[in-house]
Amino acid sequence: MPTAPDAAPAAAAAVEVHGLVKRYGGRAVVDHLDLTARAGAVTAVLGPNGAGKTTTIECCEGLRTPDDGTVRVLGLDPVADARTLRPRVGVMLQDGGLPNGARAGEVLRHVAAMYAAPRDVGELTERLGIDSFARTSVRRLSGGQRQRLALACAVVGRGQVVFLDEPSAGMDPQSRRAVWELIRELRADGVAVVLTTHLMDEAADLADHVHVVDHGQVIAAGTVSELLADGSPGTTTATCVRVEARPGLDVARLTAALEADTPPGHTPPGHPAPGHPPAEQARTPARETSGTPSEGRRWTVAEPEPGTYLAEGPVDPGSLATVATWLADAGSLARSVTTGGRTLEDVFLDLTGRHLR
Ligand SMILES: Nc1ncnc2c1ncn2[C@@H]1O[C@H](COP(=O)(O)OP(=O)(O)OP(=O)(O)O)[C@@H](O)[C@H]1O
Repeated sequence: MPTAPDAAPAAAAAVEVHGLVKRYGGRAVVDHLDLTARAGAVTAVLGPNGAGKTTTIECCEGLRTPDDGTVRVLGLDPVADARTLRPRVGVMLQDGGLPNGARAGEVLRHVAAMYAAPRDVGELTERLGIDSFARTSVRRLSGGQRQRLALACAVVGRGQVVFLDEPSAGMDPQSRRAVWELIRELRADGVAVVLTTHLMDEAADLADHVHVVDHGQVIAAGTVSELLADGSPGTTTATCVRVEARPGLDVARLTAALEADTPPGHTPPGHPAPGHPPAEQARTPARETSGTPSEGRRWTVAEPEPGTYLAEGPVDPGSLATVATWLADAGSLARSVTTGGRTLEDVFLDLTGRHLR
């Protein structure tokens, strides 16, 4: 994508939100929220339903007026400078916002015609598979087809900033891959991509920077590897054993067995030393565990959901044998026992809780 002469430099903040407040009926659904998104990066905004993600994004898009705080997109005010920003910003709304009566192909060509130097519509329709339904009216499109069309409309104008509200929601795996490829390409072209998603694997794969929002506030922010606590991107060191088995097994007993089998001072490479959890891990709210590193223990074991057990500690082959013995003693045949690091979903659930909203 050609870079416009007035494009933001690669490291500049393309979107800056400070102290954003948005109230409905006296209730602050966005409550002093700060967010930054840079050019040439994918910024993911994660959060439970109703956390305030869409409201925040829509304030950045100039569709809602903040009650307090400042929002700047490419240094401009999205409401006061809406006309200047329109050709420089791409928007994919959560509900599509497409005209129902028009055919898909016509909608995309119409949107493309509003920009000075649009992308090649033919190339875009082919890569997002829009060809096959280009003559279908928007009202007859499936959910995933509508999403693909909305995404095409958001990127066709070569905006310097692109806001994508749940871009791959309802898409089949093939479409999702195509969307991810397109988003990576936008980043490589220097676009600031801001997206919301409920798909943790999507965020983990795509995002350079993540903001976790809850109750209208950012409760954690950082790169994915920072949020994953071990702070070392690409590490292959296992720090967690995950077991799927019968609910209600004795986690205290497993903790004791793992502690007994782990020699004092045993710290596999890449794993935090006992009593010294990484900074991000220290920030994570306490979970229901049977031991914490601060008590001098090396293992924390929890059953965060019935039948799912997470044992975090210095995993080695002996730890797996201990877990297998624990299961055998309980007479439980596990559906799965896996090792690895914590996932972004683990971190998200730790931060936002496991109850429904
Ligand atoms: N126009 C409105 N009038 C009143 N309340 C609103 C309005 N728009 C949003 N809200 C409320 O604001 C809160 C935040 O909504 P928002 O759509 O920003 O959440 P979200 O994080 O995007 O959720 P989801 O993941 O479900 O899309 C919700 O409680 C919602 O009901």
